[in-house]
Amino acid sequence: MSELPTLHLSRIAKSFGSGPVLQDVNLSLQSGERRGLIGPNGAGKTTLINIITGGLAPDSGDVFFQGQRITGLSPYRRNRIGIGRSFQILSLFGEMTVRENLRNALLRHRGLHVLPWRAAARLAPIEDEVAQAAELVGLGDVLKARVDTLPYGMQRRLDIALVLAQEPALVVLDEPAAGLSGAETRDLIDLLQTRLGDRTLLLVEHDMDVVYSLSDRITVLDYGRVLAEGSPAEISANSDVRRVYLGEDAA
Ligand SMILES: Nc1ncnc2c1ncn2[C@@H]1O[C@H](COP(=O)(O)OP(=O)(O)OP(=O)(O)O)[C@@H](O)[C@H]1O
Repeated sequence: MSELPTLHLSRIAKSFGSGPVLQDVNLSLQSGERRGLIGPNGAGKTTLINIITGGLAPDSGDVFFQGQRITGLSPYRRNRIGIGRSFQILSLFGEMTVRENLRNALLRHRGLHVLPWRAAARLAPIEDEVAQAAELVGLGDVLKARVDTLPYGMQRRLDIALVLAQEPALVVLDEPAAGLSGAETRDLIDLLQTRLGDRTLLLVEHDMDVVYSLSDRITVLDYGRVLAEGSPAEISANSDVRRVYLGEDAA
């Protein structure tokens, strides 16, 4: 493990017109750590990951990645330095094939998408990488399939392949199990357990099986503040968490 945290958030605050959404949020992820981020609807989870990945600026506080202050960097720059993100809503090109989606992501990652005629000369090595990236998530047999003809679970796996193809040090996943069946969710857990390697993970997810299966530690947000942080066992035994997150009955 490197000494510097992969991700460090210092005193993040954010308000919208409706009032404060995040207040004094501190968070540190060590290299290789897999962290679950949970909390009730509206707790501020998506806002926080938008601040981490650069889609939103905090009102105050700072974001550090591998020791570098990145608070003002664009989402594109953050992606280039090693922060990969999937979205709640899939951001795939449905009318394109699996191969085209992967090729496009790899070319974009290398900054080649703006000059396709030059990129074309470099396609041969990219094709091998496209095939490997598809194999990695079990989509090697459907490279030629149009994405919108595939079952949703496969589309989700492709979405994760696009993130992994960018070789990020930090993977941020926003509700990757949303909309998946039970079997697809188990496949997703297997996929992430085997394919994340030593990458650092920040996982926002409502499905607690997914959170408990994948997280070394869990942070609980409530009304924009960190309510608790600990191992899965500590979090499931924490009475405050059970009260606010799982409902009064659970406590
Ligand atoms: N662009 C925005 N403008 C105004 N209010 C917003 C905006 N984005 C989020 N909010 C509000 O901020 C609060 C936190 O939203 P956020 O989406 O971060 O919560 P969440 O924990 O991710 O919720 P969920 O689990 O439902 O996805 C909510 O009350 C939401 O309505």
